[in-house]
Amino acid sequence: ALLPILSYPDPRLRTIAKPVKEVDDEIKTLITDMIETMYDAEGIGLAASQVDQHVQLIVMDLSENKDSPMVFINPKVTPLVEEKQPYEEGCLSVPDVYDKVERPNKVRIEAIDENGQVIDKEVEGLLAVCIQHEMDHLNGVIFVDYLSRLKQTRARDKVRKVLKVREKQG
Ligand SMILES: O=C(O)C[C@@H](Cc1ccccc1)C(=O)SCC(=O)c1ccccc1
Ligand SMILES: [Zn+2]
Repeated sequence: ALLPILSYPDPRLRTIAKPVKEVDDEIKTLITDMIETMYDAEGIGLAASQVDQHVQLIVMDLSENKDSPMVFINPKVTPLVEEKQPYEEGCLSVPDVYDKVERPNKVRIEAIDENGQVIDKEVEGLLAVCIQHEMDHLNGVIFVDYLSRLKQTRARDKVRKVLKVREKQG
């Protein structure tokens, strides 16, 4: 089922996500719904916080054909390089706002997948940028927090406008 995505500056986006204790049917349904919601919203990632479910769960799909979703449960991300690189980020909770954020572009991801299998890999580039962006969501951080006050104000105004247009479209 499609899930409503919270929009900035909704305070619920600031909630700290709790670890997943058991990958039960409820979590498996949430994973399916988040993947569907991510594709519908044309994103490459989605954190459970964004659909108001405050558990440590991230889905991502960077593939061309949108047919290879990745699931990260209770993820831990460790930078592998000191140097930070700027990357143009967007966010499904801050529609139509794109801006550069500096992050390490090589990280180690430790997590479990939907089958309880251990994931432990080193990634770089957009995958590294996206997983850090999603991890921020689980910690109540939104990419606009890294931008200037002025850009944060503009982002709030932009989101308000986009939501009005969407309401009219029904
Ligand atoms: O809000 C989210 O977490 C999804 C977000 C993930 C993300 C994209 C790009 C950089 C960092 C994190 C999106 O999918 S935004 C929309 C999008 O598909 C996109 C935006 C900019 C660059 C590449 C993709
Ligand atoms: Zn986001």
